[in-house]
Amino acid sequence: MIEQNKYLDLLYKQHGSKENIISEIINLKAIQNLPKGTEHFVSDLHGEFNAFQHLLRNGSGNVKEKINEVFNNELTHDEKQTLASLIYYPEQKLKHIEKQINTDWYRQTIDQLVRLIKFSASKYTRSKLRKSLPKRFSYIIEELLYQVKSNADKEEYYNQIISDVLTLKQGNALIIDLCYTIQRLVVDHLHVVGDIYDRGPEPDKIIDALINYHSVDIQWGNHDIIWIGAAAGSPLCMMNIIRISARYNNLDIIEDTYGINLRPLLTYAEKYYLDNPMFRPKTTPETTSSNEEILETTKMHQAAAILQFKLEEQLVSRRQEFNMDHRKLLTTVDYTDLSIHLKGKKYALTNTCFMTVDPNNPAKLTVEEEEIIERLMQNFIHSEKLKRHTDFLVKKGNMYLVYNDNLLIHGCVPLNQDGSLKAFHINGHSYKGKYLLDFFETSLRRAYANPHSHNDIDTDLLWYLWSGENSSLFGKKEMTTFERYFIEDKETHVEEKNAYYKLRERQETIAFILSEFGLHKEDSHLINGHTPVKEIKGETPIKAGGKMLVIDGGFSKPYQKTTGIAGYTLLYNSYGMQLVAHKPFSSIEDVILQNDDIASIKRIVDRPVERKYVRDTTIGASLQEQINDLNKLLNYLTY
Ligand SMILES: O=P(O)(O)OC[C@H]1O[C@](O)(COP(=O)(O)O)[C@@H](O)[C@@H]1O
Ligand SMILES: [Mn+2]
Repeated sequence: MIEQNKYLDLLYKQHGSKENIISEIINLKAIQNLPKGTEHFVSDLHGEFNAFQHLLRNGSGNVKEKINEVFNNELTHDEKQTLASLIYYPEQKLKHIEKQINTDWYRQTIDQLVRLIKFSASKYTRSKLRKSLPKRFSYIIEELLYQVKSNADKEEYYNQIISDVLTLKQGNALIIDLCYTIQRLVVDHLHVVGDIYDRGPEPDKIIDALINYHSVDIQWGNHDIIWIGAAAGSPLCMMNIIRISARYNNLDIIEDTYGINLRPLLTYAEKYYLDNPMFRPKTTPETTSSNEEILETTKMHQAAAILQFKLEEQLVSRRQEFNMDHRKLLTTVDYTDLSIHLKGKKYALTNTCFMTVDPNNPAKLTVEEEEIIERLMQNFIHSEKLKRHTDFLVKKGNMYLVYNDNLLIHGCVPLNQDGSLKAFHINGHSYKGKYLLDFFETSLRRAYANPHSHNDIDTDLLWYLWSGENSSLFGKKEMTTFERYFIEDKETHVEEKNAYYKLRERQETIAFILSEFGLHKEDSHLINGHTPVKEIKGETPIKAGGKMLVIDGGFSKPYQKTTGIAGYTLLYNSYGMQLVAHKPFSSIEDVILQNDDIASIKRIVDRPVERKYVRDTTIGASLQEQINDLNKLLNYLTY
């Protein structure tokens, strides 16, 4: 009772008077009755910043939709398209049309943008809208927003405001702010369902954009984990990201973006390795380099791969509970004829680069290698920018999220063939389902808080999350990196998926998993990223009668050949869910010059019988708690 009173006293102090409490209750209740805000789901961005920033700007087609609704028959298709590209890239578009614009254009465009803001903001309270407005013109924009056209005096007053803005040569600045306000209003909250990092060239810019985004959460992907792992002091996670960055010709991210000196690794690699076709980096027109640089990367790629394999053997040996002895492939190699026995079959090894491997003790690092790893590790831990980015990932991220009756997980919930939850036995405990994911998350947070400890169980589990059989992020039996480099026979490259991936087609499996996470409602969904949906082969992202949605359509350019599209995103507004399939993004220039957009195709996932309001959402539940507390406070003050 005393505790309770203390809390109410504090709450009273916060509000200051009975009148304030009453008006706060009224305000919160009003918010509860607004339509639910629009959620935007994206996943598997894989460093493709350009395509991603375009989606943020066009709200996965939502800006266009608002334009169509407001200017239905009033504007032609081309005019709508031009207005859309102005909203997406206002600075560049204004520059492009500089010579064609005059006072009338400014008046008309400002009017159109204000109408769009009004329309897009109809779901928000005035106070929320005010907070969304850019500082420099907030007063002017508010005046424009609340104008009443019928009132002649007022109309003159507003015309005067616009005239003043134009006389002061602030037309462009105002238009730019109005455009960003529209971008900001069409999406209320963003979910990133994992894999921001690896393969593509600019993951750091994606993180910076997310840091500046108004409302976002992240569900970690397996690729994000190895970056978090590197910052958390795992040499093995670090070697994996160096190897993958070399493989995709992106070592610049490590060196230039994060300021980590790779010179010692290069000097070492130059000493032992030659050209090797299997280790030449994959290049795209954007990531191509000189022949000399390609050769350097090829050598570092081999060095990183071999160091990774050695470190893996050491980890697997010290973590018997991971049950991964079969992954000690350097030890399995027959060095007399360069072959390997796997699953009862003998395979010849090609493109090998075992120069620093001692056949009698293959996992042993040379003194030189130990020094290099130690130096690199210190550089990773002390990269200020990397820490800023991984801090953000750890702060905003989780293993999974339950939000507005949906469950968001990057990879899977490991299952047995019969559909039951697959258990991971460790430290005398057995974890499965929700508890397994909670266990992984707790351990990740502990490892991240202790970057100077390099081979404790929490740090080793970070690598397990990347490639362990029971990892909810990996979702496969084993990662066949070694086989893909050194064995030609493709049957050894197959990475068998967890039973989850077949079973998730079935409605009862999804209902079972949702209930494991406390979701029992009719309109709950499970949302995954991680596995590219191969539209080309007729695969569909909507499964289990619409309960299961897979939104990895492959933003990753190197994967677009296999998917046939450039990614899915999901929109969830008060009227239901829509899945959006995107075509590849060409360039910002094309949007500005030709008003070209990522053409997208929308599919309705479902439409609930009743429109959803804030009171039906996760935020609504916490607002209700606040209302209840304030009501308690009123009672307490009265008696
Ligand atoms: O072809 P790459 O880029 O070397 O990567 C292949 C590896 O990436 C993985 O698919 C994991 O990455 P994703 O999460 O993007 O699928 C592994 O299963 C596989 O071994
Ligand atoms: Mn993934």
